[in-house]
Amino acid sequence: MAMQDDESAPPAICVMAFNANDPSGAGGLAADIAAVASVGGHPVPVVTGAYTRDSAEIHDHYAFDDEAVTEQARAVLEDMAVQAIKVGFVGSPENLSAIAEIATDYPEIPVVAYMPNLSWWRDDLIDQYLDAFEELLLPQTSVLVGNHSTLWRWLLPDWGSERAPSARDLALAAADSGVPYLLVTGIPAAEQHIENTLTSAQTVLGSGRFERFEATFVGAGDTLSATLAALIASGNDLGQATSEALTYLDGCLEHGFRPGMGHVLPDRMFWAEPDDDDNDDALSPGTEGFDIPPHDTQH
Ligand SMILES: Nc1ncnc2c1ncn2[C@@H]1O[C@H](COP(=O)(O)OP(=O)(O)OP(=O)(O)O)[C@@H](O)[C@H]1O
Ligand SMILES: Cc1ncc(CO)c(N)n1
Repeated sequence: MAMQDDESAPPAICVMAFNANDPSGAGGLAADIAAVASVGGHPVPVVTGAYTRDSAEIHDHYAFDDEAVTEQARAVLEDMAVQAIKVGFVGSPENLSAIAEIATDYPEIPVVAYMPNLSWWRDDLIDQYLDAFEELLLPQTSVLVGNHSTLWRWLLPDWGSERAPSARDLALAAADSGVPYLLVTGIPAAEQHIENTLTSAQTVLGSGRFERFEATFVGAGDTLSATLAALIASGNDLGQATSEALTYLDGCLEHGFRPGMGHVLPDRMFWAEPDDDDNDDALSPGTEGFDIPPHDTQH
């Protein structure tokens, strides 16, 4: 069905992602773009910096100037109706402040904030980043997503009890900064299972239990939080969006692949792969023998 003119083209579900570029394609903006698009959204990527990393480890990160972040985001926000914002790792307190200011100017747009494990970073930079996140961005956050032990270290550093804090204990701490909902991932469960719990400070809204795969993945958290933002943007309620996002992530991990020498990446495009059976004419006859020349061919 061709579009007759600009006006007849349908609008889109626009999801803005603030994140760093990850050149390994494991996480960062590449993950956000593929995840948002996979569930039918239009990704609106705002680059906040760049990792230097591979599929095994993060070496370093360069943050963009907050002005560059603000100007990217504001240009698009003035043009398109953005239905949800995802905030990944944005690299500096200045960038967090810029994003919090933008979120304040668009109070009707839900914000999904993701806190990755930052232990690859310098301790003083971690502390400054976490403090700014808590003070500036949490008050603007609709759902905070993070791994159980990552959120524990951040939100309940002085937890004294023998037992680990529950997802609700973490939500109680986050509620002090104005966060209404938490999605706590990677909660160790019996018999090699992993639990993910969606909760407010008052009540646990839902829990999903998944078998633990043998592999160590990278990029799961970015994939999950971007998918969640997109599913919220398309009008699902939070419980429905969470359960669909977890099912999508599980499919991505089940089809995980290892492009390098490090960890396994989620296959965010697993749903688009053809069945083995109808693969026969993937290449039309006559294309054999047309090899791409190496780039150092002498002309
Ligand atoms: N080995 C695994 N087997 C099954 N599911 C997994 C595994 N690793 C991660 N997941 C899924 O991904 C979710 C998020 O992973 P995790 O809690 O490790 O987050 P993270 O440390 O923020 O993510 P990452 O560093 O991979 O981007 C888990 O709750 C679980 O549903
Ligand atoms: C989010 C986060 N990552 C890492 C650490 C420390 O390694 C911390 N305290 N918080």
